[in-house]
Amino acid sequence: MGTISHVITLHGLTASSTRCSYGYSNTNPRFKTLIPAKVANKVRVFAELKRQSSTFKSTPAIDFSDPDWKTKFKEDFEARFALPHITNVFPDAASMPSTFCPQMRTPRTRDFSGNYPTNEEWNGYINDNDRVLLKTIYYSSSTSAGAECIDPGCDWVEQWVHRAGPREEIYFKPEEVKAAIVTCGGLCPGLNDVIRQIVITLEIYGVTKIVGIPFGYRGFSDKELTEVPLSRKVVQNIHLSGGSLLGVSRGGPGVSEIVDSLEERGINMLFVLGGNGTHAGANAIYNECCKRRLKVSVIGVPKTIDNDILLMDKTFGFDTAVEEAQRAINSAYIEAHSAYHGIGIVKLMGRNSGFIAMHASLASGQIDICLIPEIPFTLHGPHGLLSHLKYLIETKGSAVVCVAEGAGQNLLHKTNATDASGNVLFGDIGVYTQQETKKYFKEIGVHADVKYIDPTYMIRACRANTSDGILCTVLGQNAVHGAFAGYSGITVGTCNTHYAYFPIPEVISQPKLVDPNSRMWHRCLTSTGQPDFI
Ligand SMILES: Nc1ncnc2c1ncn2[C@@H]1O[C@H](COP(=O)(O)OP(=O)(O)OP(=O)(O)O)[C@@H](O)[C@H]1O
Ligand SMILES: O=P(O)(O)OC[C@H]1O[C@](O)(CO)[C@@H](O)[C@@H]1O
Ligand SMILES: [Mg+2]
Repeated sequence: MGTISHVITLHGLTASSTRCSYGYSNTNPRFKTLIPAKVANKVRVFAELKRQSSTFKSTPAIDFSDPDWKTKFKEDFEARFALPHITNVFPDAASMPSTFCPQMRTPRTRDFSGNYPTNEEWNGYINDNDRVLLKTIYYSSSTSAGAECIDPGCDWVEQWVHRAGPREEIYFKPEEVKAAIVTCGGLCPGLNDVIRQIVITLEIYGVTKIVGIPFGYRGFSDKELTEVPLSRKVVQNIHLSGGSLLGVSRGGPGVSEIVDSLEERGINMLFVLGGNGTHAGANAIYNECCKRRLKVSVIGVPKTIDNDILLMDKTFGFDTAVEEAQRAINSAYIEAHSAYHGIGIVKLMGRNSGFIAMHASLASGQIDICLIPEIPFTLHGPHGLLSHLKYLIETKGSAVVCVAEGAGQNLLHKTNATDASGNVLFGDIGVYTQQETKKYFKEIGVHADVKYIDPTYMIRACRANTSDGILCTVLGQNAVHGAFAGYSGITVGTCNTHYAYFPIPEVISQPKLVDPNSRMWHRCLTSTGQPDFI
């Protein structure tokens, strides 16, 4: 028995330590880490999930024997997180004083001659050199909970990202802007709030040509679908209902066709609301615009109730989803507790990441078993889920299970079917768990009353709650500020409660996953009291 020596994290992959009987984590052969066998298995699965989902190049190996490794790491980081700007393609692009004035509610006219503060005083703008610290904890040891160490000694290495917000100089004349908004992927609470805020902020800059592209990227190619003119008047109350004013879709035209359409329509600002697929598309659109030397700003706003976008505190819609899930969990709890030997099963969203299931379980305090994609489990056998359910029925008289849609996919028949965007279609783990539970209790001759609730689309289609409403407002505003500042191929998110811009590839290189060794997952386990089902 001993304690753990090293934790290696590159791009957030963490293997941390506990005491027990040890196995080896092989996530990084250079730093073999002693960790308990069960945990090692989870870490391996976690690492494999990350590896499989990685579509972009990760940081090259660091030579820690080089005395300058830290400087090199910082330089590499700075280069990776540098924001693409239209002056990269158009070095002579001229800037002008912003028409957005942080002290006024209307566009500042070019001949503004009031008592506007000078640069030396407060002026409410964000300086291009302002930064937000990406990692805020100083870990004194790699054995600290959640330690995200770059080197074996767990040295402090600052990692700064760019602060979002209005710049004093802008690169587009508002009267020459035609802005378009498109919402892609699945629905998510808050889409209308973001659309609304983008439109309002564009108008405050003085933009009059604003359109919505209907039904996601498909709206660029489908001749039956026409642009939706947008104005403050049109969007004033759209946040009061869920869904997207513009509609959403999966699949659709290729990048070249989308950029052809941008050219034909004269669009030079494109706001893209969607998840990792949509952002991959946005990045491809940005690259194609660079290739064709089009002065177009492409700005993403991450939309995913799954909360699976890297580097951000959370994405809009997530809070609402967790809150809305409480109603389903509470119903399952009431049903289970009111029935003789009642078992309630609730399936929540989460294709790759179990954040909704974990947070909803924690928040409710009513869940006995939480199953997420990141943690493998077995149904049958002495350590399986079913035998624990039997134990719960015998000891508590009832049980409630919360299962994320992507959990336990290894237990289901694979079809290789995909949706229109190429996402693998999952088997229904909720229905499977329900069926297996019924079968099991029948086989062992114990009465069980199993109730299954799938609130997926009820959760996704609802209106954003208050905290998401505020988040959407700030994200929408910052998206517009980023476009006027001349950035392109970027997205906006919260980082340690501050708002930041990120180059798109950095946030979609892989889905953000629940770390099986995190304090949060451990909190969830202490709340449910569930054992490891392996
Ligand atoms: N790698 C890619 N390159 C270009 N376009 C893509 C890529 N992946 C997906 N897209 C396009 O992005 C759009 C949305 O993708 P997808 O259906 O995967 O949803 P998403 O943005 O990931 O959101 P959700 O979180 O709801 O799944 C689709 O129109 C799809 O064609
Ligand atoms: O049924 P649809 O619209 O394809 O969307 C389902 C997917 O959307 C998500 O909620 C992400 O938006 C996933 O968790 C889920 O797999
Ligand atoms: Mg996706």
